[in-house]
Amino acid sequence: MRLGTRGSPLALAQARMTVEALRARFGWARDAIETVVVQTSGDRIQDRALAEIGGKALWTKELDRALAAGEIDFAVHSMKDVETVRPDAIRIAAMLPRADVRDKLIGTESFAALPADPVVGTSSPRRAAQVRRLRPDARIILFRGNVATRLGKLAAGEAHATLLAAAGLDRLERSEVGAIIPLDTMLPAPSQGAVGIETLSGNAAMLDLLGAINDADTFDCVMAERGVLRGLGGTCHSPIAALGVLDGSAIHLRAEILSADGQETVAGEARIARGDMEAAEALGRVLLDRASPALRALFEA
Ligand SMILES: NCc1[nH]cc(CCC(=O)O)c1CC(=O)O
Repeated sequence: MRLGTRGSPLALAQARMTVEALRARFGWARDAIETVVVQTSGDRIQDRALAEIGGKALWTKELDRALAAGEIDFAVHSMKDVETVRPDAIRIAAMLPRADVRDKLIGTESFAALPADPVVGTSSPRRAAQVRRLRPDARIILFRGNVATRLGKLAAGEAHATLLAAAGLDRLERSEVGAIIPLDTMLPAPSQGAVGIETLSGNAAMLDLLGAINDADTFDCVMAERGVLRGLGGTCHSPIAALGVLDGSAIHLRAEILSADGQETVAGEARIARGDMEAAEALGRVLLDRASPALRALFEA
């Protein structure tokens, strides 16, 4: 069997986790799964923000093509990088148990400890807006590249601070880096901390195998967060945060949208039934209804 993945250290770590989950479940030998590295446009293009050059499809389209061509049997992704609307031919078949969903602040102990007019490196519109909400004097510069590249830019003095997902640092065994930002300070990106596995919708055998390692709690919460994105208009590149957490038999879903400068935030929450995509999308629409015309316009582009 062939597993397709991007070649970044984080992607490879997530591919290894997926192989180990399948091997543990089915007792397969080490060589039962071959890892095929596929370079994506997102890996190639490093000097521009993703939103400028076509968005998250840049992380998926080459792996989608490899699936369709039969070059790989399944593909592993950070769910955060998987666009909201996927082709009908491709199915999110499983998710691994979710890791820490929070962001970390790196280079300083806290936002308050930053100097006046701090320079903060990030390529995420969400993190940029959330930083500027806390520190309106911050200047945001573009930080792209893999985790090690970004830490290198920080070490080289290009910025006072940067932000990274705790999950990525943990998977790269760099857990000592940075300080956890509490959820009340910074709500994470939809799907942050979740690894997803996709295969062709028509591949019933593969869907069965992957279903056996699916973590249903993660799957339902992440799908709810993706529902919020759909309610907000699907393919937008605007600052959006969302987090679903199990609450008894239901999901407590929180979400917010922000203006680019962080000066306007519309936040909302709902308790929804697991699998109720309609309710998740409705939360996205409620946020839009409550936004100023200027903020709403960001989502209509
Ligand atoms: N956009 C890059 C990306 N995609 C997933 C992760 C981290 C792992 C995760 O959230 O599951 C990262 C790096 C980061 O945001 O720090």
